[in-house]
Amino acid sequence: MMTNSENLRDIVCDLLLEIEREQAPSHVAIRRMLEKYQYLGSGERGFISRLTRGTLERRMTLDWMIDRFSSVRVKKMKPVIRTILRMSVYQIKYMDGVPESAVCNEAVKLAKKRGFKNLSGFVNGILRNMIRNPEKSKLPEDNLSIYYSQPEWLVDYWTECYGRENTIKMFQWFLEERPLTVRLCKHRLPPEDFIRRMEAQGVTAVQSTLVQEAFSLKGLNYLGALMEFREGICTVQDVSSMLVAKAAGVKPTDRVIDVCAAPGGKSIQISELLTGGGRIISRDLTESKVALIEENIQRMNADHIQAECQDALVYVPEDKEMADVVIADLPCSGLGVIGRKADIKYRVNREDIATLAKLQRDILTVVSDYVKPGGCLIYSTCTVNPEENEENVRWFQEHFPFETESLKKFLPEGISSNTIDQGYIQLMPGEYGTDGFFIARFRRR
Ligand SMILES: C[S@@+](CC[C@H](N)C(=O)[O-])C[C@H]1O[C@@H](n2cnc3c(N)ncnc32)[C@H](O)[C@@H]1O
Repeated sequence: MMTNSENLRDIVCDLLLEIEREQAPSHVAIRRMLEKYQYLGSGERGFISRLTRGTLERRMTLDWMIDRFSSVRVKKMKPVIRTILRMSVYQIKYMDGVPESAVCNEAVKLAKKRGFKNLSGFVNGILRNMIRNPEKSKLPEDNLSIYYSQPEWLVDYWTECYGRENTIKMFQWFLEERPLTVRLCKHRLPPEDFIRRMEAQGVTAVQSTLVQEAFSLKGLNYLGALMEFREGICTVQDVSSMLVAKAAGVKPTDRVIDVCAAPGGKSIQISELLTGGGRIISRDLTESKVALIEENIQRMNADHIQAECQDALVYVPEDKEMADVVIADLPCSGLGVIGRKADIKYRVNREDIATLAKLQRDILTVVSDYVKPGGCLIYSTCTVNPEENEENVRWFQEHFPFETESLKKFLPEGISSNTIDQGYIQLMPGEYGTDGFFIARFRRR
């Protein structure tokens, strides 16, 4: 059985290399790995997950520290060596209870095991030097990119859009540890019973003050081990994402089309409201994405919903003015969820924002015609920037027969913003303890 600390670091090293090669998004790679090592104890799985996420999240900061002690720049190092260094520095600087000398020894062993015996002294030298001279790796507080491990373009862009103080708040929130949020299907289990059942499994379920069916789960080891998850009594969903269904205000008889639906979180939430003969069609671009929606429909035992493969850029003439509600939760730069998906900050760049804003406009142009006169369109993204959000709202109103409609009566009372009456809201990451998110509601004239 693979349980000693050396092997745990081996697993983390593989995971980080896989993520760096962009073979899988970090959250998917970590989940797959944790599923594979289900037999490990919760402490060991926690170590793998924390070390992988942490190293990825702080990569820019870690690289800056390593560069302070290395004759070879991190970028020029062999991927295995820089991965070993990054994860070791993370343990030294950010993890309590891991003795520094043990970290060095394990790093040296790992380098040798991976065929780099000749570089094990190099690894050892950097780490031991860093331990001996902590002052030299003290972070420059005025450099937000290094201090918060965020790309320079994002520091500049957000500072320009939202000011330095708000930018710092968002970066701080991204680095905070936070519990998983789930949505409870209230018709399957009352909240009190859910809380009790979680307690019996050593998990504390804390109900959200904004959305009744949202709970954060503290002390959860492995989601797949929860019968309530496997049987679809609850599902992973952030509170911000649950607000889309609220903003849509669907009626039990509505016909709804969700044009970018995978893996189906918002669609399934809406399907639970369609109890009077309404239906929702949930679409996505590829068969594999549609399979994800179907998997969730099955797990959640959802009714009144049908998954379909359909490119949202291609007009479906039969759907012309057929829908009471169209949900356009569109592909976006994802800057609001960097706290949960750290690889976004390494993948997305400033130029992508304009490309994505254009893609969103192109999709809105096609799908807005599915809304019947008097019906409504919800446009949402999990990002934080005016180009993909507010500017697209303005553009859409100018070019299509739609008007924004106040979100006041749809959103929870606890949420306030001076744009709610104008029909849209930008949730800043952490502002309500949620991801960063954007929602706009339009009514077709
Ligand atoms: C923000 S995610 C949707 C999340 C989903 N609404 C939920 O709540 O689970 C955006 C989705 O758009 C899909 N997508 C991207 N381009 C598309 C296109 N041209 N047509 C349809 N779907 C597309 C992606 O595959 C991705 O699943």
